[in-house]
Amino acid sequence: MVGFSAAVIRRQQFLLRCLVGYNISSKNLSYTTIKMQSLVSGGSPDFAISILRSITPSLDSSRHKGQAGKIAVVGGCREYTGAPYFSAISALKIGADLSHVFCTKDAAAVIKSYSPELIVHPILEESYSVRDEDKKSISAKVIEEVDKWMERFDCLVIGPGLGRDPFLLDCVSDIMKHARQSNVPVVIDGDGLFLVTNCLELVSGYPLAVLTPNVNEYKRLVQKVLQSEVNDQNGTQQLVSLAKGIGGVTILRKGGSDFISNGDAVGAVSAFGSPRRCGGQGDILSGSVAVFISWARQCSAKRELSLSPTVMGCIAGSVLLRKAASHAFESKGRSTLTTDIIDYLGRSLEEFCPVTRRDK
Ligand SMILES: NC(=O)C1=CN([C@@H]2O[C@H](COP(=O)(O)OP(=O)(O)OC[C@H]3O[C@@H](n4cnc5c(N)ncnc54)[C@H](O)[C@@H]3O)[C@@H](O)[C@H]2O)[C@@H](O)CC1
Ligand SMILES: Nc1ncnc2c1ncn2[C@@H]1O[C@H](COP(=O)(O)OP(=O)(O)OP(=O)(O)O)[C@@H](O)[C@H]1O
Ligand SMILES: [Mg+2]
Repeated sequence: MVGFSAAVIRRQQFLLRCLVGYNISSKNLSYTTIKMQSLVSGGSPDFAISILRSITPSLDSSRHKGQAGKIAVVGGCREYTGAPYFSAISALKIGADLSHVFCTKDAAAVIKSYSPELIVHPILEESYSVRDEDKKSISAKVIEEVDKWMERFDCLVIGPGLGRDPFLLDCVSDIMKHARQSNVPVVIDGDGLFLVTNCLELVSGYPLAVLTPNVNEYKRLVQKVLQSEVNDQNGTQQLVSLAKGIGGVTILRKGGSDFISNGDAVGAVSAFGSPRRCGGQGDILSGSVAVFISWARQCSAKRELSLSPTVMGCIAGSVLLRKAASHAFESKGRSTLTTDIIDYLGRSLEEFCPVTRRDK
């Protein structure tokens, strides 16, 4: 690993020397910003892959179950059972040891039937199934159930297929507050972003929060936080301002290129990908980012990292999803579906980071 890190640093130093004449869009961008932007963007996937490699643990017979990551997805309701499944199963396929789903009762049996690998907790309730006088006791029970597990999780994914029921979202707000008190990282996606956009204090100033908005979710965030419209002419600087405006959370803005910023560093992952836009690819991304954040945090406990664990987790999750999507598209073309992309997560990670490597 030491050898590898040295190689990354040498490459960073080389690229920094090449910065003379580099055309950056804003004079206000910091040193870190310049460094990351030059390294991650520009079409070459090398830097993103090197980040992924630097945080992916080796498979070592001395490790016990749980050390490679315990992830929980909070999502899944009557309408949506695919999204939490995609997110949770992707976490396992990449290498997490355990993947939990906290969802509503109607969603639980369906999600369990997709996979025996997932640990599914049918604890959330929507307004239609709860009498007003029972709401207080039910929300106390929900948080009690989640709290039993909270300390064991390395990262929570909040929102895939959660729905927008007001009572359910109140309970999820409580879960987010408890996660924050316990210093557990949170990846907020889908309807979790609907909740957070209307209640920014849930994540504002929390450095372990990651938001992964798609085009609509990003638009709503920009309108709420910056009181303006999305401006793609100055997209990088607007993303930096947005992340700063929410107190330095990390934002992964999904699109043709995935742009990532924590209000300081900013970068883009534009390699690989597929022209198919079937629903569920963002869900794969949320589960992947959660795993890589937990691995990056494990690394940061042992050595200094060049970027924050949340930023590294976003870069690694993005490049892996895009690689798997490109493989799936090569194979399935127009009929590519999210499940096809999930099937390629393992092979893509193996190509970037073979299990036989002996660098740790
Ligand atoms: N199989 C499933 O269960 C899936 C469930 N999903 C869940 O569905 C819920 C809503 O997510 P959405 O992504 O639809 O929410 P959005 O707020 O992004 O989308 C709402 C509306 O905008 C449209 N839209 C989406 N992307 C667009 C784009 N690029 N340009 C223009 N219009 C666009 C959609 O068709 C929809 O009508 C979330 O909980 C999400 O996690 C999705 O993750 C997709 C898969
Ligand atoms: N126009 C595009 N070209 C290439 N890749 C894209 C494009 N748009 C999105 N992607 C890729 O697909 C991933 C998912 O982004 P997308 O915008 O589909 O999320 P989403 O709408 O939240 O998905 P979901 O259907 O799971 O909710 C992104 O991380 C990005 O890598
Ligand atoms: Mg989504």
